[in-house]
Amino acid sequence: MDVFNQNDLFSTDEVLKTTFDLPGADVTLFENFFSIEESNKLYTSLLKNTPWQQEQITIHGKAIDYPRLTAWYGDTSKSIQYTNTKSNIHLWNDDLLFIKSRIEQEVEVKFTRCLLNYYRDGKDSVDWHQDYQGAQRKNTVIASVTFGATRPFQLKHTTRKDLKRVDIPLVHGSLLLMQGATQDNWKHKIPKTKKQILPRINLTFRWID
Ligand SMILES: O=C(O)CCC(=O)C(=O)O
Ligand SMILES: [Fe+2]
Repeated sequence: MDVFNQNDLFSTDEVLKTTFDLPGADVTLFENFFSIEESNKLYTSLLKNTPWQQEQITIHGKAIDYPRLTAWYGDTSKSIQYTNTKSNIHLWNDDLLFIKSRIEQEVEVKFTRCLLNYYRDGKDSVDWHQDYQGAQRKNTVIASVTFGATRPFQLKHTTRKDLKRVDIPLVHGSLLLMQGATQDNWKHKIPKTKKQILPRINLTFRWID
């Protein structure tokens, strides 16, 4: 079944690489990084086979659901405290190893973890944040892969108000690489939308010791 079809007259199977000229950031987008057939297959398989978890945050003593479902994968099965909830790290499965090895042909990093986010509809989102903690933010690689609905990935500089926000539509089968000091200098988010949209899965491959 064609879950997401690019019916565009000019659609192509070629990888389209765009580098963004942002001060203090190193951001590159690869559209069609995965072919439409690969992307449809991976979307369906990840949606069905991932043990999606509802994590919570406590605000004023009240537990509140995060507006998305998540799952952690990696090369170790120890548990981590990422939010309030203790998350188990699941061991890499075949889909994730396939995606990871394709990315590792593009960028010389051996990723150790992956966070999967499942945005069920337009009400699901992730608010402004930076990835990684402390000193590690100054030089990192995040490889972000999207399957499903296109959502805008927004970036804003942490201190410079003179710089415009950037809006990058992350399409089905795309790879976004954020390297160097991007996480230190820029925040990112996926805003909510009132539009009727299909689900979206995002995978962020990370290097954590
Ligand atoms: O869904 C996305 O594109 C971004 C997810 C994200 O920023 C994160 O999980 O840290
Ligand atoms: Fe993030």
